[in-house]
Amino acid sequence: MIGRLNHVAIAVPDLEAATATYRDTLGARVSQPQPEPDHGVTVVFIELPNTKIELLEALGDNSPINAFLERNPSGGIHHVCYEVEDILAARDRLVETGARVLGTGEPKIGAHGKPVLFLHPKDFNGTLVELEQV
Ligand SMILES: CC[C@@H](C(=O)O)C(=O)SCCNC(=O)CCNC(=O)[C@H](O)C(C)(C)COP(=O)(O)OP(=O)(O)OC[C@H]1O[C@@H](n2cnc3c(N)ncnc32)[C@H](O)[C@@H]1OP(=O)(O)O
Ligand SMILES: [Co+2]
Repeated sequence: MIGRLNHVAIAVPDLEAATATYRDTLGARVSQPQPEPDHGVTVVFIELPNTKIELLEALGDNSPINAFLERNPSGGIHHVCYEVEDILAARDRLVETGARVLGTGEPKIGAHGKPVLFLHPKDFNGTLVELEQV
């Protein structure tokens, strides 16, 4: 059901500093910061030859990454995003197995303009999973 690894997301306390580390220290190609108010984050994408890194900074008091950053003040790996061809079929199959889909259970439009869903980390070996329909 899952396809390619679309991105690995890293939550960071300071997006500008993290972007500079990837651009200047690691020599990576970085995007402009992209506010995503519907998701409570600002993102920068790091383009790698085989996948992307998504740097996440909290946007607003109710950001879903606020608690994570409180637990990990220096930042850390926050989620992995796998591509799926049919997100509703994937969701329904996962729910049948007992996996918990976060939020309303309906896909939202993600940073690439495509539908995304999140799956509870406790159901996936302690890793928050994002699905993106491609
Ligand atoms: C830009 C758009 C989009 C894209 O297109 O790429 C994005 O990526 S948006 C990214 C941000 N959005 C989200 O993360 C949405 C989904 N997340 C959530 O709904 C919540 O963050 C959460 C996963 C339900 C966690 O909520 P929180 O309040 O932080 O914690 P809980 O107390 O409910 O946590 C329970 C339990 O799970 C552990 N946990 C929490 N977050 C993670 C994580 N990222 N990775 C691994 N484990 C996580 C937490 O430690 C708790 O464990 P215990 O203490 O053992 O109970
Ligand atoms: Co993501």
